[in-house]
Amino acid sequence: MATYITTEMHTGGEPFRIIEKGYPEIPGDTILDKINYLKREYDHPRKLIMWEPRGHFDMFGAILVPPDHPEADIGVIFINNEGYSPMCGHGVISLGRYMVDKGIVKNLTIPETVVRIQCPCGLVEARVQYDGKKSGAVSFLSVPAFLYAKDVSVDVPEYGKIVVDISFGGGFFALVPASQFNMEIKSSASKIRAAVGTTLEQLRKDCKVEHPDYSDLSYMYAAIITDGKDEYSEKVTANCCVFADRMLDRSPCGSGVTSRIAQQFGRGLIKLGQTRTFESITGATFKAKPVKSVKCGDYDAVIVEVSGNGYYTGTSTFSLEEDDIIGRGFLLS
Ligand SMILES: O=C(O)[C@H]1NCC[C@@H]1O
Repeated sequence: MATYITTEMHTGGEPFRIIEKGYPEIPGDTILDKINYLKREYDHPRKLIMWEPRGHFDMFGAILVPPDHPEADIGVIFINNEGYSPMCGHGVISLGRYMVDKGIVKNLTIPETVVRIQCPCGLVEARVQYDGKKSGAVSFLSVPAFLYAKDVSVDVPEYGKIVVDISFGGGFFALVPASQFNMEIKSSASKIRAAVGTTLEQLRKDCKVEHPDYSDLSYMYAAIITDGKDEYSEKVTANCCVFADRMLDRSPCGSGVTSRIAQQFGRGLIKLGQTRTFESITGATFKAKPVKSVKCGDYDAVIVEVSGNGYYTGTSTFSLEEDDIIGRGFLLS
């Protein structure tokens, strides 16, 4: 009988299930190699842990692995309802706290402790507030993020012509104002899921994206519907991300707000050091700002600092009996 032990957290309402025990050692020299191995040979625990009856359609999780980057404290593989995510900002925010609280980071410093997390998209440095007893808010520095393509037109079944920008924030995101669908950003989750999910699926068919350094990241991961407030302002701007197989992010989406900042920076709408507040469908907020201009291949890119709060919700021990076929995992969308 397989047993999996997890710590359960959430960031802005988005679940983050950290799998501590149950996975065997995963072969592969790099995190991306390990993901390719899991996809090919060992995908069944993901369904068992993410899908019903232990999870649900929108469950999100992480497998902790030894890093191959010399500076990293931990490596992480993000898992979702259809596979493996290239980046997860909400996860890094929760995982930063977890790394401090579990004493996995040896060098605990006050008032903040640095945690280096090797994500599939690259090394991410997180800073965790820590007063000697308790961890708190977390900020992280993204991998190089860049505006990839402007004003890309796509014919979306039932919605017609939709124009998006495509931006890389750890994965490739399409960014689209809600007005393109004649919708309000405060629409119901099901309306957003349908409109943004259909757009994302069409983009995956029509639009090939290429990361300059990593072919494994060269696919459309997600789409974000926004309130269209792309120009810098101190006021809150709202967005909602749909990713993987139409999963709807409850948080403002860490890699999503990274890609929004990269879009705004690429369009000259925000300057280095200017902080914006991003709000999600649950009313949770992340802050984000562009902090440094860099290059990614030939692209003018930017490092983005994102901050937010993650919280513990519990722990779980999951098991599977040998004759339980349904218990291996199923989804109702
Ligand atoms: O915060 C993030 O970056 C993640 N949340 C779910 C989808 C993204 O991977």
